[in-house]
Amino acid sequence: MTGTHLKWKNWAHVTKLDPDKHLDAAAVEAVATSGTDAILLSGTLNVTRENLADLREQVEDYGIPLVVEPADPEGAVFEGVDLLFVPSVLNTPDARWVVGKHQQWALACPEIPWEQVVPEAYIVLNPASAVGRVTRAVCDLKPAEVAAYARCAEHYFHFPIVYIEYSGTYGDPAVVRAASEAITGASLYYGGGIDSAERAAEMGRYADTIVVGNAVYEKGVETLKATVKAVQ
Ligand SMILES: CC(C)=CCC/C(C)=C/CC/C(C)=C/CC/C(C)=C/COP(=O)(O)OP(=O)(O)O
Ligand SMILES: O=P(O)(O)OC[C@@H](O)CO
Ligand SMILES: [Mg+2]
Repeated sequence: MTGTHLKWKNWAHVTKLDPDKHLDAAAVEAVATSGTDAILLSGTLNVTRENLADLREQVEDYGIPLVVEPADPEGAVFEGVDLLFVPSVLNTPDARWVVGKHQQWALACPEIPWEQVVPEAYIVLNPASAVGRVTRAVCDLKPAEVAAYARCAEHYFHFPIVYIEYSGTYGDPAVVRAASEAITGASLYYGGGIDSAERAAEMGRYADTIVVGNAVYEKGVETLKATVKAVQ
C-alpha cells in the first residue's frame, strides 16, 4: 500500500498511539483490529527514533494504514509507514510552528517524498496540553474566531486537513460545529478527550474524522471499540 493510494479522506476514526507510552501485544492487536481506520504514531514530548521504530514494529503487521505525525523534523521518518501528517499550528505567535520547522526540514532533507506528506492546519485549544505549552498557542478563542482560522486554512492556504486539537480534554462542540460550517473541501479532524461512545458521536456529527488517543491507555480497548462503533 503506498501513500498516494490510501483513501485517507474517507477515514471516520483514527487512533493516535504515543511512542512514549507502552501497550502490550494483546492491546496492540485489539487496537489494530478494532475497526479504527488508521493508526497515527504521534506525541509532542519524548518521541525518539527508537521508541517510534519500536511502536511501528508492534503495529505494522496488521495491514492497517500507518501514519507518522512528527512533532519536529527529526521525527519525520517515512520508513515502514504509508503517510506523514505534518502539522502547522495556526494560532501561535511563534512562526517556527507554522513554517519555520518545515523550512529547516526542507533545508536538511532536499529529497523529501512530498507525495507522502499531508499537511494539517492545527488549531490548538487546550493551553495545558503539551502541544499547547510547547507552541504557546493562543487558545482563548470564540467559535467565530476558530471558524475564521478554518476558512483561512481551507481557502487561503489550501490545507487538506483542519485539525481542532483539545488534546487531553473534551472540547466545545459549538466550536467544532462552527469550524465544520466554515469549510467545505478540507477534512475536519477533531481530537481531545473522546472516551465514550456518546462523546464520539457528538463530535462525529461535526467532524469528518475523530481522533482517540489517551482513552486507549486510560480506559482500554473496549472503550476504543465503542468510539469506533459510534461513528461507523
Ligand atoms: C516540519 C516537521 C516535520 C515537523 C514540525 C511539526 C510541527 C510544527 C509541530 C508542532 C505541533 C506539534 C508539536 C504537533 C505534534 C502532534 C501532536 C499534537 C501530538 C499530541 O500531543 P500531546 O498529546 O499534547 O502531547 P503528549 O502526548 O506528548 O503529551
Ligand atoms: O489524547 P486525546 O485527548 O484523545 O486527544 C487525541 C489527539 O487529538 C491528541 O493529539
Ligand atoms: Mg498525547
